[in-house]
Amino acid sequence: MASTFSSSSSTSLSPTFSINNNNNNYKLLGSCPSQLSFFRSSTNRFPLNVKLSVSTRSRINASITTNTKTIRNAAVEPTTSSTKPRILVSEKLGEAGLNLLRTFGEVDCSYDLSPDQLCSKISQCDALIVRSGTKVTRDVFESSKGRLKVVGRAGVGIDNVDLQAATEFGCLVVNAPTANTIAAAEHGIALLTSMARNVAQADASIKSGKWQRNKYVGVSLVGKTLAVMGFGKVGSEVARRAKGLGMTVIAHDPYAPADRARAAGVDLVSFDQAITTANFISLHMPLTPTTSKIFNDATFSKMKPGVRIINVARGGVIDEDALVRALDNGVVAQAALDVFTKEPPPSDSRLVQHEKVTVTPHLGASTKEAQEGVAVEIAEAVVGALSGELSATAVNAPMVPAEVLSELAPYVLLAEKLGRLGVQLVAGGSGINSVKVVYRSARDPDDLDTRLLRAMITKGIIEPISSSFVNLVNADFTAKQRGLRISEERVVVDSSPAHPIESIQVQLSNVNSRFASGLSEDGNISIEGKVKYGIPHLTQVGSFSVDVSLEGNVILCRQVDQPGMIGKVGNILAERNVNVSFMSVGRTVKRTEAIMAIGVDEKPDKDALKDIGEVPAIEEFVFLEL
Ligand SMILES: NC(=O)c1ccc[n+]([C@@H]2O[C@H](COP(=O)([O-])OP(=O)(O)OC[C@H]3O[C@@H](n4cnc5c(N)ncnc54)[C@H](O)[C@@H]3O)[C@@H](O)[C@H]2O)c1
Ligand SMILES: O=C(O)[C@H](O)COP(=O)(O)O
Repeated sequence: MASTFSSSSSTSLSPTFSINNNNNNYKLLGSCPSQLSFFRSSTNRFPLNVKLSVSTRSRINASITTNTKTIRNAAVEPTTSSTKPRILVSEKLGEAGLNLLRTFGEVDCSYDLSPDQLCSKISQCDALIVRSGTKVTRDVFESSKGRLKVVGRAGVGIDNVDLQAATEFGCLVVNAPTANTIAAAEHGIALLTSMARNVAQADASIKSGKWQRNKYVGVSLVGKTLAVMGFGKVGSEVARRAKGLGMTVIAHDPYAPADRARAAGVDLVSFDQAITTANFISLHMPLTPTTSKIFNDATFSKMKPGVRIINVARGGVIDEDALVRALDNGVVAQAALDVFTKEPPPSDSRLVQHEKVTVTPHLGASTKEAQEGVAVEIAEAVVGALSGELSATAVNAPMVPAEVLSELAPYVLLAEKLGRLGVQLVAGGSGINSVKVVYRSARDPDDLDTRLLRAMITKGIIEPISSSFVNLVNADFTAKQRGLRISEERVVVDSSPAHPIESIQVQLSNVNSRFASGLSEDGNISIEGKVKYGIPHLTQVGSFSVDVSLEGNVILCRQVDQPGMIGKVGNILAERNVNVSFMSVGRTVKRTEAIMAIGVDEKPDKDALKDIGEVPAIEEFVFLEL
């Protein structure tokens, strides 16, 4: 009997199985063995190259070459076709970055696209590179029709990219988080000092023919307290420079380590402490739902009268109308702003026109040095991602360190295969909603990053029964969306910690099985596997121990434990020219019943499967495609 699967319209996964052999559907859904290539070194017990991959529907997974520097990651299908990938650059990017992109793909620099123009171009593009001026909305991902694999943000803030939509569409988002840090910090200091000395206002005044020395008397910085709100990359650089100006620096950042601040001579304080004690407040936090309009009427009213505010982070962290009121009533003496809620701001904006306000048009990252740096940083990230490599600056996928990825490579294969096997054991009509994964390992639980494995188990379970493709970017989302809860348990075992994992067990709860022997004593479908000599093996089915390499396809039979069974099934397969790659028999009690696990290179035809089912001592059997 062969299996076909169909996806369920309910929120949980409901595989259905047909009993005929005409399962083109199943093949279409991506279980073909050619998805997997696995090369074994003759001199090494572990694989030198693992290439997991690439059906038409499921974009990558992992491609790892442990004896070279290439470490690829489970996020983006490497571009394999002879046509070069197409990269749309929608905002001005430094020449060095463009040159790097041109060596890899076809680069289309189309600036100032309207949202409609962007949506119509995007279905022709594999990657999109933006700065802060392009809104990468859900419409963009929808319009890409699955072709867009990477969005590269040439800069830090990704608030102009709909990350949720990117994740749902399995599109990796990478940014360039470091190259403009110093430029932004320098601009913050430029705004701080020029605001304190009215440089911009005095410049405008003198150019209009006036000489107003008394009007533009400033304030000194030395000895004043600066509150840095957000002690990240930019904030800490601003703090360092402000200390050099003789200021006392405090900072508020709920997530920054206190010892890092202390080492910089900065006290981390609460939000209220920061805003009530500071003479100057400099904003360096990201725009998030929590920080949106965090500076509002209520918070301005708590500030020290005469406070001065600098914002080179994001306009949206300030309620701009409230700031105008605070400037008008004198609580805020001055503001210097590089960023605005809406960019560019309306020309009649009261805030921009306010005489106590100094403004620049989002220039924080705009130095020649920063723009060249950002361009190269994002070009490298995008090219790497399009090549399927690990993304060190992935924003919507876990960053798995290269050494962890390399070590987990064979377990990644095992994880997907166990997921794929497990779901094929589920009887039609059962909704899968609860999966438990048990990792046995000699490693300390904190020393085992299983996100990649969990993603691959999810992929193995979901892909055969749905039209979704699952990768590291969208695995958790896809599981949640389908009502599939995956819990993980680590069991510390007494073996060599040199191997990250002893075994992986996948349990599917509250489902019926089409192979009763796949159920463990507690009624869950339970399968377990190990990596042996670099190759994934199935080692446990229900309560039966087996040992079959997970290459090709597998037939599982439960039969009366009596002589001649291997021969009978072997003959049926041999008559149809089906090559047996591996065979293992496991039993619980001698001469009662046993499980036979047979690895086969080819898929047996309908008649062969029927003949196996008719062998009198065979009580049940199932053919599983890997
Ligand atoms: N004007 C520009 O051209 C320009 C240039 C670079 C960066 N930026 C912006 O500056 C900001 C900081 O960039 P970065 O590179 O330092 O980022 P970062 O991630 O290194 O630092 C941000 C810090 O803010 C902290 N934070 C998060 N929520 C907070 C909260 N509620 N209160 C206080 N702190 C909070 C984080 O813990 C983190 O330490 C971002 O918004 C970025 O987009 C603007
Ligand atoms: O978040 C950033 O990196 C800065 O705001 C820079 O934005 P830009 O690339 O549009 O100058």
